[in-house]
Amino acid sequence: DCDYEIVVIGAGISGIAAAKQLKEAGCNPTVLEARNRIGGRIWTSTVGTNTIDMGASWIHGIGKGAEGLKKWNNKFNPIYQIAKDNNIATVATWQDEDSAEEAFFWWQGGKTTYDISSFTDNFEEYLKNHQSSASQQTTLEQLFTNFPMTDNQVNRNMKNFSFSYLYGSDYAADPDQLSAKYVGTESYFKGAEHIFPSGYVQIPESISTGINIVYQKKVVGIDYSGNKVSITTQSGDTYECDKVIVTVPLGVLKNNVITFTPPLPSDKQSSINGLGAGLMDKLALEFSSVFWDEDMDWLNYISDGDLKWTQTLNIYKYTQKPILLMFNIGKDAQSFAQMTDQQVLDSAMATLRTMYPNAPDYVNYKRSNWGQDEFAYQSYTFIKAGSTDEDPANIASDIDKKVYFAGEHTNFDFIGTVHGAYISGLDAARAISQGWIFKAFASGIISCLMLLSF
Ligand SMILES: Cc1cc2nc3c(=O)[nH]c(=O)nc-3n(C[C@H](O)[C@H](O)[C@H](O)COP(=O)(O)OP(=O)(O)OC[C@H]3O[C@@H](n4cnc5c(N)ncnc54)[C@H](O)[C@@H]3O)c2cc1C
Repeated sequence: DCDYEIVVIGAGISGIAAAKQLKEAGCNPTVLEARNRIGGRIWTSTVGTNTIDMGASWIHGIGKGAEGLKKWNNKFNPIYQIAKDNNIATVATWQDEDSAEEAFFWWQGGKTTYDISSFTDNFEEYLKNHQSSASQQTTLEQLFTNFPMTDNQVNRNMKNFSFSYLYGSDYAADPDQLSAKYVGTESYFKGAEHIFPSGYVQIPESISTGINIVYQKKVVGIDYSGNKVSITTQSGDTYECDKVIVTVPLGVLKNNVITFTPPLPSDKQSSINGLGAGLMDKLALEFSSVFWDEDMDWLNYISDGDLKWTQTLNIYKYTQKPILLMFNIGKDAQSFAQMTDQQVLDSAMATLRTMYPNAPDYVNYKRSNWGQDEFAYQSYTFIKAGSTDEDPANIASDIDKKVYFAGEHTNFDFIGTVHGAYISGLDAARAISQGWIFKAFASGIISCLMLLSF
């Protein structure tokens, strides 16, 4: 049986996955969570009276098997498996990225007749042909320096748009930050993309039954200098344990919210510094009725010189509610993060009215601001130029079999996703339980040897 006291820091999907796995193995871990809710960057909220996910929305790939990873052959994305096991309804948005219905608008007003798909196809082809020449330091922007195109305003805007449209939302980052070498090299589950009409939070909720979660406990210190690990919270509590799993986001680690004693090993700290804490924010707008192309999945906007409001998702298509979900990434999200709600709304409405001149005023809105969220400071993690695919595993590695790490940032194969975070939590729990299975096995052998010696 498990004879360890274990604390898990964070009740996001990785922390809950770890705690559940440990509970099944006979432990009784305590989860300390800074917020007053479960789910972390899975945040199901409302716009008006409608459910809307302001953190993760999609199960990325509900099919069986993950690209390049044998252990997932013939297995579903684990998040989809949880949804199935618990009868949680999901809805397909598109069967694969190429099958999404899209409209393209531009800064001159209305829809564009420009041949977008040729441009973006060339872009993807160019990456395929040039990626192998990228060094660890090369940014995606640098790799595209010599992308062949006639130099005019339309093409420059198309190039900006393509960066955002093809890679920006996958990695929540701009091309001058992204590592050209690693873009598109992680694994992914096959199949259709699904969302949760009644909210993604049902996933962490459904697997948290019986787990001891203590809310509003912001951890500020972890002392692992002695035999026991001592954890302190902002409110002054101390928790002693044998092992701790730290699942706070990369952004929280980067901001040194938790003081480690002794400090984290320097190679782990440099992996934390090197990876990118990507930013992507959402603005949900509810209208009294639909005024946009109701059959489209995406309304894409090619802006004049910057990337603002590149993508807008038509929620109406999946829920029959007149809601648009507008996205911003990277530097744009960072500058919006500093603005008031009214400034953000004015900018969004001005863009929508460039697309649809007769767009009426919204009736309700909800805005995320993950960059200013002290329990995240980011949306999801990307491989930044200069860092490598080994940095996530380097962060995940345990310190002295006492301090373990999990979270989306610790899993290169599925970095930045809910399933990646979930799997990292299972991995951390297994690393601990393998320890005590080995201990039990070793003490069994010693008992046998002692018996034999009599
Ligand atoms: C806007 C947005 C859209 C996204 N879209 C998708 C998507 O469509 N599909 C997808 O697969 N993924 C998506 N993601 C990414 C996905 O949400 C994350 O990868 C995943 O939820 C991360 O889980 P986690 O357990 O690693 O971290 P978190 O969910 O952040 O959990 C960490 C927990 O630690 C807590 N915490 C932080 N600091 C402390 C502290 N000091 N003390 C105690 N507790 C603390 C936090 O409150 C949080 O609950 C999106 C994310 C965002 C923000």
